[in-house]
Amino acid sequence: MTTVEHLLGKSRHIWQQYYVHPFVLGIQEGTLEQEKFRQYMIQDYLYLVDYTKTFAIGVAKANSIPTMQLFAGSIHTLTHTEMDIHRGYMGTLAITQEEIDTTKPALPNLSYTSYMLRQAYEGSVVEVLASILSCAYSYEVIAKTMVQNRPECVDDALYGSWIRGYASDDYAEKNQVLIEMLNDWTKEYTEAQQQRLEDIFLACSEYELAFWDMAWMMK
Ligand SMILES: Cc1ncc(CO)c(N)n1
Repeated sequence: MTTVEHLLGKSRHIWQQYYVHPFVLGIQEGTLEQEKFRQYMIQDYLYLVDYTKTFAIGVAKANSIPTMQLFAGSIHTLTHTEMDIHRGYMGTLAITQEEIDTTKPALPNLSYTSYMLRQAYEGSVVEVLASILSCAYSYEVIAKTMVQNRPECVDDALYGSWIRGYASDDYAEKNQVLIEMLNDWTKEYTEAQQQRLEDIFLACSEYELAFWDMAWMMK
């Protein structure tokens, strides 16, 4: 079993809750209140800024050029491609840069990014990958599950662009590189080292769930 298969097995009880979360189902069914999505987008934009910084610590801690390219490439994709989804919604939902700049991250958001950044600062490139993987990969699985459950969801005038972005082959390919890298780096890991990764991955998986809860509760 690979490290990532092991981590996914250990966190299955948390991930299963994503697919039936009212906010996620609201996107899938196209019934989510637009104002909730708008608030979520602003929070998620703030989230992505710190998430991107976590990759930047990966660049700083890399001990080879290919590793540096992996993290630097992710930064490029995040700021150019993934944030395009957000910039598109900023236009559609009339979110200004000023509104983003003056909005404070909600506590579950701040806690999540603070935890990731701490793992990255204190750990090695392995901890960086372990802390960003729940984020990167869960959105792929969630979006693909939406498409499986309700294929026409990709055509939704409001939520289709979000679903298509995260269910895309391009997004999946980028994730596959991260997964292979983490598996590769941890092949010889001892039980204690594996346990440490498991703690990080489970905490981030819980934080993802808390982020959906936050989005659902936001006024
Ligand atoms: C909170 C959160 N998790 C994961 C992703 C996917 O990058 C995102 N945009 N936001």
